[in-house]
Amino acid sequence: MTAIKELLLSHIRDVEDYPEQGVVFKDITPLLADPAAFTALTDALAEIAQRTDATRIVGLEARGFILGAPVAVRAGLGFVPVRKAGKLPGATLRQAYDLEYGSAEIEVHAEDLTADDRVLVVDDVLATGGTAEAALQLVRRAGARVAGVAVLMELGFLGGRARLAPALDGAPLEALLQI
Ligand SMILES: O=P(O)(O)OC[C@H]1O[C@H](OP(=O)(O)OP(=O)(O)O)[C@H](O)[C@@H]1O
Ligand SMILES: Nc1ncnc2[nH]cnc12
Repeated sequence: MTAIKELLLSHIRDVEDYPEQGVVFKDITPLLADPAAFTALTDALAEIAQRTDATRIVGLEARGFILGAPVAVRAGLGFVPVRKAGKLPGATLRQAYDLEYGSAEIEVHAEDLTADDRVLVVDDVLATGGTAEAALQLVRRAGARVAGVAVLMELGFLGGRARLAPALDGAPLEALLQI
């Protein structure tokens, strides 16, 4: 394992049976609290944004905001928030999706993404892939192109990569850590 992967992995805490029995929650708050690890993560995700020729970073509420916003600044790109339904004041596109624990709806301001945009979706965890899939559907419904999806970690045993493949349509899914 590379030094950066070891640095990132060593700052992720496993919390068993949260938020419900049987789920091992991957807590990134120790990583966020460590400047060297958070900077290394931001740099690694910004490098993916540059390599995929992204023109915008879409961050997924809430943890995707924490990671995506500094990535956008570091890469010199605009940041677009995809929020849980009911939080954005303007005209939105809305998409329903299922989670490892529950279901939800997300929204984006329709005017924030255009046909000129190539979007990199940034989040902390790819689990079942439902959230990222819904985000890619929003990006495409807004008329923008997909540069890819970049996550800190992929929980491989939940099959998110396969679920996401049709929505990616050949665009890359980049996970810094495979769990
Ligand atoms: O691949 P999936 O099965 O869709 O799961 C991954 C999503 O779940 C978590 O977000 P959550 O909805 O728990 O929201 P939070 O960031 O507000 O904690 C995580 O941050 C991802 O967005
Ligand atoms: N096991 C998990 N840990 C952290 N975030 C998640 N989102 C979905 N599943 C998760």
